[in-house]
Amino acid sequence: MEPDNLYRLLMAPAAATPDQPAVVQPDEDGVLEEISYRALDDRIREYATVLDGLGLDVGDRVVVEADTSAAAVAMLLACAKLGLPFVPVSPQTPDSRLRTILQSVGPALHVRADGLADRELAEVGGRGRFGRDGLVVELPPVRGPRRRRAVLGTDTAYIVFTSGSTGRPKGVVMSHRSIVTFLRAMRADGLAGPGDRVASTSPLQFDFALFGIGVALSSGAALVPVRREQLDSPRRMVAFLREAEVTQVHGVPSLWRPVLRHDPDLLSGLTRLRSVVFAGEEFPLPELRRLQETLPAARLVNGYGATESMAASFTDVPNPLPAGQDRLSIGHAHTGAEMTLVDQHGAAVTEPGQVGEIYLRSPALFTGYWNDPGATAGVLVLDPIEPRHGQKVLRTGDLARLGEQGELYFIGRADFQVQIRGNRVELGEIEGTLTRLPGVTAAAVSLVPRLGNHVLMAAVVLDDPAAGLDQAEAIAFCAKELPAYMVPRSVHALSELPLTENGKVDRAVLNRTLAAPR
Ligand SMILES: Nc1ncnc2c1ncn2[C@@H]1O[C@H](COS(=O)(=O)NC(=O)C[C@H](N)c2ccccc2)[C@@H](O)[C@H]1O
Repeated sequence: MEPDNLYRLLMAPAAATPDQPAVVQPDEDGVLEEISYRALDDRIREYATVLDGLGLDVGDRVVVEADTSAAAVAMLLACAKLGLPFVPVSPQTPDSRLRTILQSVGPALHVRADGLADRELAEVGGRGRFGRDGLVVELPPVRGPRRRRAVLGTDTAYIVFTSGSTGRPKGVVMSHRSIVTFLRAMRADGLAGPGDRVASTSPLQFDFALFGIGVALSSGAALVPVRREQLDSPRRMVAFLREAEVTQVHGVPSLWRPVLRHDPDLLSGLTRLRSVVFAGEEFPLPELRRLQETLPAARLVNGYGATESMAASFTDVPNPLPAGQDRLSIGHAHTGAEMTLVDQHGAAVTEPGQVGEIYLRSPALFTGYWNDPGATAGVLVLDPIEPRHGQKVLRTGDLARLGEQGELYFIGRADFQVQIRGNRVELGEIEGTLTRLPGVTAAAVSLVPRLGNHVLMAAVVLDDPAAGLDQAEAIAFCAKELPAYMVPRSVHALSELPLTENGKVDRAVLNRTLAAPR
């Protein structure tokens, strides 16, 4: 019985169905090509041979700078095959952040996909480029002693850096055993299967992209990487998804905003689209309803979870979404894991309607934060309900409400809980109210420092930008729906919400935008 290894799991279909497409992507002339499992495995072995010749040791890191593509997937899996943890970063990563990651993780090698513009970086370790014609090592890594030969299931498969709410990037260390266990659970839950064509739209340094690669290839499906430039025009995005005959699309909620606002009817052309998996933050309900209306036959799946366990639950959105429902269920944990709610006294929440912090028990948890045992201790904790076993569980920092059947309803980040005049305020609840205002398609609320105090300020995105927003009416609407201390001081219409590189609402930029004198 061979140890768990991400390469072996994802290339298993190469033995069974070698001629099936593993990756579908445009070639140099923009013509869609299908790279078979066999061809992908050949590419992996070709890269692995070059890597193996460098005398690296199990556990030596390789920073892989690329967008998702067949070559990038081959590079990640070549590293996995040799027990070299890959650190995926996207080409859009600013030099300063890449420098921080390089200094923190001290890679033996930094490889970049062919065609990327040069960067002004003082090199840390070796350097190389990879693409269709192989892996070229431009600067060999310094050879260290090879102390370990076996690649074990507990060894690190990858390290993903998340900005984290504190801003300092933390490296989430994921072992082969954890990611393989997680992907086997996805296969058991039937998220994708052979014949599926899974479109992945997130940048490679966001584990949502690794999720798409893992789910597609471990299921014998085809991965369809969607490049950024295809995403900013609704027409181009839909045309690409249609031409590639995509059956499942993975993306953050903001992926759908442009096409839902400007050209929703285009979506009816996606006749092969069977499912949409969204993750990363709450999907504003007016937009989710419109997505449901335009894709009536598609299964919409709410993927919830953190990089520290890759994900925790996948819950079908009820179709149609009941009119009165104002929070989305994040259901129950995926096969083999369990989410429990714990109140501030450390006791289990068992009463439906009560709120607690989500703790995740799972065999697929991360090993810890790279070189940061302190931060790790705050998140991988003894099970508060029964600490005597010594089992570590993931303290998610997310609050949820318990439903009648034990399903959970996401409320928000515990650190997004703000205290206003002694009252606990859920920014998400105010956002949910604002999205119920006719004409509003999305909303984000910030607590902005103002003259030595803090005031609630809101930004909304309108269905029709030309319609303009009646601020007094918006505030009056909130005053009708919310307790006084939760009513925003001001509501501003923005043409769009500022987004992070991973496509989530960028709260830091939003704060600055709202705090700027009008
Ligand atoms: N469906 C949600 N509703 C509402 N808040 C959410 C949701 N999914 C995350 N989040 C939030 O985002 C946090 C995790 O952020 S993260 O570490 O960058 N990871 C992700 O966003 C994606 C996650 N690793 C993933 C990857 C692949 C499939 C599913 C989920 C969670 O703790 C939640 O606060």
